[in-house]
Amino acid sequence: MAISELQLPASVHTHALADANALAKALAEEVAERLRQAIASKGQACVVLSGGRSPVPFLEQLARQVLDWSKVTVSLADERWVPVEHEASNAGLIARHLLHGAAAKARFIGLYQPSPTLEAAAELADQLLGELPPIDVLVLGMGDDGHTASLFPASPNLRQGLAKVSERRCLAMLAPAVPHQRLSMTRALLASAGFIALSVQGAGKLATLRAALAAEDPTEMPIRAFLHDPLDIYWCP
Ligand SMILES: O=C(O)[C@H](O)[C@@H](O)[C@H](O)[C@H](O)COP(=O)(O)O
Repeated sequence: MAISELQLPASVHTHALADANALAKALAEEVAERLRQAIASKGQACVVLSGGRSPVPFLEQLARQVLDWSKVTVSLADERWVPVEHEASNAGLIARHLLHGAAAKARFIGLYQPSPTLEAAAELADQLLGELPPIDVLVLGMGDDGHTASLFPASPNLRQGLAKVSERRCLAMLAPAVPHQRLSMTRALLASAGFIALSVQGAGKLATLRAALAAEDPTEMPIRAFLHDPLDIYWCP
C-alpha cells in the first residue's frame, strides 16, 4: 500500500520517499527553506518539532542545513514530564540531535518545568509559551492510535486540547505508554503554524491514516484535527 492510495482532502499534499533517510533529507530541506524565507521576510523564524523515535534522522539532517540559526526559535509540540537528562525527554532528544554545531545558536523554548503537579507544570509551560513567536513550521508525528503531539485519545483535557479556539497554549495530558504524564501544545496553538508537515513511516501508520480519514471525531483519533486543513504528509515505506 502507498500513500497515493489514500483518499485525502485537496488541502493535503503527500510526499512519498524511498526510505527513512530520503524522508529525513527531503523534510529537513523543506523545513530549512521555509525557515530561511521567514528570516528573510521577518528577521526571525520559529519551528515546533515533535519527539518520539522516528524524528532522529530528520533532526540530524536539519542540523546540517545552512541558515542563520541565531534567528530561529525552536520549541516542542509536546514533552514527556521528565527532566531533560531523562532518556525519554524530548528536550534531550532535540539537544542531542539538533542543537549542536551551528544549530546550537538557536533559542530553545522547552515545555518541561519542575513542579509539584503535572497540571501546575502545564500552567508554567503555558505562560512560558507566551514568549513563543508565531510558528512558521510545525512538524508532527503520529502514533498508531492516531495521537499527535501528546493529544492522546481518552486523555483527560483532550476536548480542551482539541478546541479550535483556546486561550491555553499547553495542557497536561496522559499517555497510555510510559512516561504517562505529558505536556502538549494545544490544537489551537499547533494549528496556527504557517506550514504543517506530518512525518510518518511504514504501512502501519498508513493504515492509521486510512482509519483516521474514514471518520470525523478527533477525540477518537486526534490526528483528524489536522487532516482537513493545509498539511504536507511525508511518508516512506
Ligand atoms: O513525544 C512523542 O512521542 C511525540 O511527540 C509523539 O506524538 C510522536 O510524534 C508519535 O508518538 C510518533 O512517534 P514515532 O514517530 O517515533 O513513531
